[in-house]
Amino acid sequence: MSSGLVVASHGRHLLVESPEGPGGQRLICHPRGKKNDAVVGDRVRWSPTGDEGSVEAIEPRRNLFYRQDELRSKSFAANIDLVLILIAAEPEFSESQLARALIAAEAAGIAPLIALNKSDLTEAHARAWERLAAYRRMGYPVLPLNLKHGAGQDSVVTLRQRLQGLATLVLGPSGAGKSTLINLLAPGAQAQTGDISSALNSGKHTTTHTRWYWVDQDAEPKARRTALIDSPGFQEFGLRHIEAPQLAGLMPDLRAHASACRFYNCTHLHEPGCAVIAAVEPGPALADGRLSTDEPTQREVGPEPSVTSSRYRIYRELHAELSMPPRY
Ligand SMILES: Nc1nc2c(ncn2[C@@H]2O[C@H](COP(=O)(O)OP(=O)(O)OP(=O)(O)O)[C@@H](O)[C@H]2O)c(=O)[nH]1
Ligand SMILES: [Zn+2]
Repeated sequence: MSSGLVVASHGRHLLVESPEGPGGQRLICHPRGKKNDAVVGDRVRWSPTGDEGSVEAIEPRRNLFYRQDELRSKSFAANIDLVLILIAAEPEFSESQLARALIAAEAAGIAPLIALNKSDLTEAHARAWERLAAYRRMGYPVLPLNLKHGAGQDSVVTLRQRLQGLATLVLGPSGAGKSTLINLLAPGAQAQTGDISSALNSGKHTTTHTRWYWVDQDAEPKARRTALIDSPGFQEFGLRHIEAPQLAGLMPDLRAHASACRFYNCTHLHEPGCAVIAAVEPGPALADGRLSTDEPTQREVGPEPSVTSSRYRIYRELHAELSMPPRY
């Protein structure tokens, strides 16, 4: 049996790359048995079956990033180091989509990085940057980016350094610059896309499946350590795999207050003595915006940042969505 890395998946077809050779050998594989649960980023063991291969086993995963809606769960990728959420000054990003992606990253235990592209659109960029203030306060890294001015642009150089040696899943709404980013950082991507499409014989579906691109395969020194994973699906980001009571723990701004609630099983929706509600700003009924707590450590580091009203609205919406019985 040989070992390999799943670099693309489409339905029951997987493209598996073996480590041999300068470009790696790529081979179509099919999962053995009914279950097709290998995803891009999986290390698998396969055996030859004629011209193709059969996946016999999946190595244990470090993590699995996925989404789940009413009907099914869909994996983005396994064994990733970083989730890069690429948004832009224009088109205006949806805070709810951003929040969902961050919650999914928290749930999977994968570090996120937010990049705000199109900094050349100065005014729109400043407005969008302001909309991200709460996310910076929560401790999420946010990087301004200008992909239009090419690989030599300072922000692109900075981003490249941040991604060095990592397998990064790139997520973003349409129009934010995902293709521009991948073509810029992974110069071989075009060619790799062609290979993948012809290998999987799904030319018309090239944009609907997840693909793994080496950033450093064609660069000097040649290596296969830094990768970008392109995956569609930012628009319909189902979080049904998360239970409603877990939700606040996956939102750092709410989490910072939740331990001070009067009831240990507080839903932060209506309870008396809820420290999350007390921290929501502004809002007439919840105006004081401060926490009364006797926790000494909290007093030493000062009050935690408040919860913006839009973050709290997103929490309520998601909580309602995750509390609904499934409608299969
Ligand atoms: N002004 C400006 N435009 C940019 C920048 N980066 C990308 N664009 C433009 O934004 C548009 C969308 O970029 P794409 O890379 O096609 O975006 P995408 O996210 O792949 O979008 P889809 O193909 O719809 O998924 C293109 O016209 C790019 O030229 C930037 O830094 N500044
Ligand atoms: Zn509460």
